[in-house]
Amino acid sequence: MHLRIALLAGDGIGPEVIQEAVNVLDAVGEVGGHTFEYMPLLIGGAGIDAHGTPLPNETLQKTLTCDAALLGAVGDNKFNKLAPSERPEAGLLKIRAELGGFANLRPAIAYKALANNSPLRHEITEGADIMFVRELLGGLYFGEPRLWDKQLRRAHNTMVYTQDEVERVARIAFDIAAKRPKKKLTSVDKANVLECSQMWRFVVDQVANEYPNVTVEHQLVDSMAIHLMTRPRDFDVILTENLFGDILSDESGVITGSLGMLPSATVGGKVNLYEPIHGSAPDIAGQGKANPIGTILTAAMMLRISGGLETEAKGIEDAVVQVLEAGYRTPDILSRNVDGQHAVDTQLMGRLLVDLVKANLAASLSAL
Ligand SMILES: NC(=O)c1ccc[n+]([C@@H]2O[C@H](COP(=O)([O-])OP(=O)(O)OC[C@H]3O[C@@H](n4cnc5c(N)ncnc54)[C@H](O)[C@@H]3O)[C@@H](O)[C@H]2O)c1
Ligand SMILES: CC(C)[C@H](C(=O)O)[C@@H](O)C(=O)O
Ligand SMILES: [Mg+2]
Repeated sequence: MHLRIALLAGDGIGPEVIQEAVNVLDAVGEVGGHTFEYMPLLIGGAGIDAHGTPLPNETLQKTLTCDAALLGAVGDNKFNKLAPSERPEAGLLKIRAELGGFANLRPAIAYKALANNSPLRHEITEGADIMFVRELLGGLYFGEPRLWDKQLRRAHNTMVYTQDEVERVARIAFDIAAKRPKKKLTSVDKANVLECSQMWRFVVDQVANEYPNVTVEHQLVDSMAIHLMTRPRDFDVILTENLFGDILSDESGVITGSLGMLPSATVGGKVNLYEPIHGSAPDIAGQGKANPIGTILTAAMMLRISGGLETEAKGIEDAVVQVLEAGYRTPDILSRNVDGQHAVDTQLMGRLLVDLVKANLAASLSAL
């Protein structure tokens, strides 16, 4: 297998975690006989610094020629005074829109080895395994008009969805739910207040008729925020509009033990976009403290979805379980007063995973 990958490292911890994912991919290539061709491209603050724009044209054009895009993170406090349309984050929103992927898949798994890291009790999180399907190209993020009218001392953002936009993402969520053991879909909205949400619920119910084996429930987003923390094991696939999914998926970092553990894949467009869900973490950038696991699990999703490399993806996911069970911890997942833990930095976590991935793949290849 040969994959051409646009490498959008971005800002802050982005380059640090992307490097570790590349090292893991190279290990997969070496053992499995695959070639991964990387195209490093500027985005976010790095794009503004070099070319005055968060999405340089070259980045977009070259990414469109690739089989997949792997992104670290964008965002830099030094641009905080800029308007949203000029900030590093605008580059990410623009590339998402141009690549066209509308379904952002965000799995959140409670790893047994991290049970002590979650502020939630073990019996609450044990076995939690959720797949968020977040609509990524609609809602408040892209609706017009959007402006801050300083003279009128008024600002607008607009939540807009078409029925087709809801239907296509709902169908992806139902397809995923139909293949999972629990076969349950929870659709999240604010139908008690918003027309967009009333329509969302109506469309989800229509699509549900095509999936009689999937159990469907609707939850309002405000109470969903607490259900997620008090009974995460009751959920399977969670379907949300853009902003609700942004917020609830970060909240699920409490279930997994850290935001740094969470991967994502965006599908349905011209080129799939793979990115951990966390940001550029300016508070820890450049200090070797970033947890690269979310990005490494993101690379696994890329191998599975864009490369069809299931064994290789599983080899990476197993390696993550093994490294955690052996007690290795970046600072975000290090528990105080727990025996058998070894503090590691970003690079050492990456190297440990490279070795485990190589061993896992060699074993699965020799078993064939
Ligand atoms: N996909 C993206 O590029 C993306 C996503 C979210 C936020 N952002 C941007 O990132 C910047 C910072 O935003 P924020 O602070 O709200 O969110 P953040 O996700 O960057 O950080 C939140 C907290 O989680 C920690 N954290 C995040 N990722 C981690 C990792 N891999 N390992 C260890 N700890 C980690 C950070 O240190 C911080 O304390 C902003 O400019 C924001 O717009 C970008
Ligand atoms: C940086 C920002 C545009 C982005 C989003 O809100 O989608 C981020 O928070 C995410 O979760 O990927
Ligand atoms: Mg977010």
